[in-house]
Amino acid sequence: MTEAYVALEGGHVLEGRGRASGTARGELVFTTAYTGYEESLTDPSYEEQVLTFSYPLIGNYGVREERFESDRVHPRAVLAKELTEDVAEWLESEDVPAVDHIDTRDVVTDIRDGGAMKCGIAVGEDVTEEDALAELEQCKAMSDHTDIGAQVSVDEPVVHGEDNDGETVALIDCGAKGSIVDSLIERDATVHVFPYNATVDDVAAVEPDVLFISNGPGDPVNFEQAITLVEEFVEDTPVAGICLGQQIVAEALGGSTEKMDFGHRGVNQPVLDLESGQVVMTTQNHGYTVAEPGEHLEVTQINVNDDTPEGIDGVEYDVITRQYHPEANPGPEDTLDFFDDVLAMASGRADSRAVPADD
Ligand SMILES: NC(=O)CC[C@H](N)C(=O)O
Repeated sequence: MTEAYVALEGGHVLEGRGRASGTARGELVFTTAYTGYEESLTDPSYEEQVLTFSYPLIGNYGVREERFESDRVHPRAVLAKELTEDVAEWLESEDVPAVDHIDTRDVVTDIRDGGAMKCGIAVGEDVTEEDALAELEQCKAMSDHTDIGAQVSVDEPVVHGEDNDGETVALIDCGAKGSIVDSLIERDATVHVFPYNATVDDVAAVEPDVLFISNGPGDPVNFEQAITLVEEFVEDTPVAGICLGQQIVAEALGGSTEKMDFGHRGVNQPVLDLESGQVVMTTQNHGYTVAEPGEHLEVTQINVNDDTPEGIDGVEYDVITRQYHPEANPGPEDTLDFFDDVLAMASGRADSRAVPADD
């Protein structure tokens, strides 16, 4: 008989139904997304986390590789109310433990009350509560994964869209979602994807029109080399960033970041553009936020629910960043024009102010 245990920080142990076996540990977070489980599970930003789906049925439209954001599943383990056979088999084949028949309402309430927390998971024929507790015991805080970039980044530079005629983008891969690269190539850009620890010389060699810092897992302060790149390039080269990228840009330019209690993860996070007064719906996955933008950056968009910075613009430099995921996989697609704005900034065709288009 397959046993399945989830040990939460503080020692409380939940029992569920084992759907994919193994042991794991990570930071327990939840997403409210009701669609896009293929995209979430392959999003490198979930590295070292255990993902709880608050939507009760996950897997009802199958598993299709064309929806994947990277070449593997990144959460260390998955919790849900009900996982379909398709998803359970996929997770088993990826060696990612999965537990369902969990009361995810309780788990989400615990995370909302206590913040993202450590957890340990044990699923298998002969596992016990103690195995889950032993995993919990070894679980590190997210900020203690100091070289997490190495787990998710390319090892060597890769070029996409080599024959395109548009702007040259240097994308620093801190755990980039594939659809960010796709969104740029579709707009005729040539994208040089660099490892998270690329040097100034590596990047300068391709003479980029824009330095673009990707999304990625963990604490932005641990991406020291990407922070250095922004500091070195910003005076002469436009800079863009998504999610972790926004946080790295803020750290580089005199701002600061902080950990949120339980973050924003879902596909219906409302964002207000302060200049136009327009609200857009966004896809999000983050647990840190920009606390202070600093004197070189200005907050241009905020989250309607909690006022946290969602869009940032350079005061004197060409900089635009987003905390949400404008590449919008799985959607909603209100924010795709961010990529047009970034490439216009890169080509000098526009000032850096990015306002969602009026419909
Ligand atoms: N999706 C991301 O880039 C996440 C950024 C960062 N790891 C956070 O949790 O806030």
